[in-house]
Amino acid sequence: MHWTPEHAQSLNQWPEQHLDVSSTTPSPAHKLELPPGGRQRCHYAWAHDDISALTASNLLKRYAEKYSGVLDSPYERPALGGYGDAAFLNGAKGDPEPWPGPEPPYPLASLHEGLPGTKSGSGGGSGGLGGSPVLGGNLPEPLYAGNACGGPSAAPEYGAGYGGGYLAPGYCAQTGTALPPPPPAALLQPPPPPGYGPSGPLYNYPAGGYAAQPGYGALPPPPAPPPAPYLTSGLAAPTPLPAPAPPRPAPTSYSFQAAEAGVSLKRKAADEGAEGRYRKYVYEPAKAPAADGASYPATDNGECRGNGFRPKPPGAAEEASGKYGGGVPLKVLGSPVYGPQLEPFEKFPERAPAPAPRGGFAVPSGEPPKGVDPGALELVTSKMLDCGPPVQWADVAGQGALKAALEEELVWPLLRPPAYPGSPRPPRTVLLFGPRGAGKALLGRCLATQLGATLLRLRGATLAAPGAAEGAHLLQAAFAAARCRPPSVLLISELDALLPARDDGVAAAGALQAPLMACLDGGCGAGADGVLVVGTTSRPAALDEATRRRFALRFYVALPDGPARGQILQRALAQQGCALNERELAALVQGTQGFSGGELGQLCQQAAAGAGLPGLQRPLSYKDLEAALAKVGPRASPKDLDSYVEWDKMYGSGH
Ligand SMILES: Nc1ncnc2c1ncn2[C@@H]1O[C@H](COP(=O)(O)OP(=O)(O)OP(=O)(O)O)[C@@H](O)[C@H]1O
Ligand SMILES: [Mg+2]
Repeated sequence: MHWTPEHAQSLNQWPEQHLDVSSTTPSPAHKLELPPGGRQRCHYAWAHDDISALTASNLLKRYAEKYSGVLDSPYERPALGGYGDAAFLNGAKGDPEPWPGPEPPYPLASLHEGLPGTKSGSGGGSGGLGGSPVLGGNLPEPLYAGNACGGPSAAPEYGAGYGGGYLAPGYCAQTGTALPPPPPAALLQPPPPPGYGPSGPLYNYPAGGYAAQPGYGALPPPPAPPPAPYLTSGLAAPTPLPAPAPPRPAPTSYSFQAAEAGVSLKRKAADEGAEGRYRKYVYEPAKAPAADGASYPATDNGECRGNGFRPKPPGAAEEASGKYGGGVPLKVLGSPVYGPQLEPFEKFPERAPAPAPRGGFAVPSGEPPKGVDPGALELVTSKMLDCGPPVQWADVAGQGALKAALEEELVWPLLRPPAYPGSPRPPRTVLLFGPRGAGKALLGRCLATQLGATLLRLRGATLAAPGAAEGAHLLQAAFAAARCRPPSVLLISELDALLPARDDGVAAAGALQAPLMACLDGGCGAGADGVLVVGTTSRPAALDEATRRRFALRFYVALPDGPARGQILQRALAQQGCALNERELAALVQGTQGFSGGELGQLCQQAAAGAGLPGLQRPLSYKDLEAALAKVGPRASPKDLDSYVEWDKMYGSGH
């Protein structure tokens, strides 16, 4: 605000022309000027008949301050209504809302009534109560003590921004005595923190400056101004601005900044992947033996799923091959956000505290579940427990949108406790459908990894093979075993094999549908907390409505696209010691359109077999793969693919 004596002059005259400030009686002109109902509409305190000189002077100060700001403003002048006129209302300081009714909510009692020492020339004016930097000491007439203790308080009228910030709320003006001088500036401001001098620069830098921080290079000098051909010869080219000051070095005490910079760099790198919106699911190239459940190394000494990889040892570096794929290990970056404290496995409430003994389920009660055949339970425990290596999101090539949908709609809700009692339960059943070898089981295993869950794998055909009664026992035992070891994922492949509607001539195992329904309905695992049932099928049309409805989520697992095929091929070929050049790989990707992930694996195996591997002391070549292409082809026809898309449109959850 820029105050000039001219402003003071004009503003000092203004109220006298419109309001008799020295009198408690409004001038007739003032009364006449007010339109009928104007008081009610405006509700200004100064429109009241009884107005004290103090109030008038305070109003003068306030208006002077406000309107001087308006006058001085270089910007477009706002409407006066936009200012906080409510601050002038009687007892309604700072209320930005207009009064709701025609009458003010507080009676407009005369300020004189509560002022025992009115007009006593106390001098309690601007310096003490108002402290206006604008008018302090400039008022021509003596100021009155605006507020006596106990009277109708006018003190609230003084906003903190009105220079009274240092006054205690209970401050009373001392009548008849000069107000104490304002406190020293040191009291008005909190003491500066150690190391920050009051008049020094904002930050204390060491005299010698900081050593160069890695990653904080000096900005390049600004480019020279372009030649100014548009200027006439008489005009001088504009003077270039001075070079910006060199960037401040990061204070060493904020050491996490470097880590955060690293994280953001890493995130950026991940975001620059090729998977569009879901770029964080970058495919991780080969890091482990074949991820197929059937080809787990027999010498896998790791703990079983749900035990081995859930509790990461403290201090262990985060896997660089996590779902964000590759990059610097998170532990190295020291990111507080992605630290191990956010390990999702800790959030699963149903998790048993003690790890299960390897190779078997730990039944919390120490007893086998009632009503379950102990033999079947033993069989399930020994045969169906999957102890393969964990599968991260990055291990699944492509399928970015599907992976994101699974994570958002399944993994996160399961890992997070319900927000409030009675909130809807997260889904406990999911159906993955799509062509054979598209990666449905792989995704099921990945879900188990993400949930830190024990994985039980059942095959519909295996369940149905020994007969209905035996199959029902196995099914119930599998659900019971899953319940006993929460969190657990029950992966039932070839779900359609359990259902009666078979159109391929195979004898229907319809008798297993009823036990399956019972288990899915909650009598077994689906209703129990800590159990997720993942059903997969390549024949979704075989599912009747009752079965379909029991899967809360239904996702289409499509064939891998070109980039995903390239990744799967590279990974599979790397395991065979084969490295194609870029052109050969592109040609192979082109030639394998319509192949599923499983078929791509078969192609590589066929190439190796055709070349006489293993035993042959040469790596696989492109020619071997070309030869294998003549023998291995895609199984899913375009018609099949169309039917998946149609079924997905009708019954799928979409992603
Ligand atoms: N997107 C993928 N990324 C990496 N590997 C894949 C992918 N899709 C399939 N595979 C590989 O293909 C093989 C078959 O996958 P999977 O068993 O998951 O297919 P499926 O859809 O369950 O087939 P089925 O319908 O016959 O049960 C596995 O070795 C798997 O690792
Ligand atoms: Mg499968």
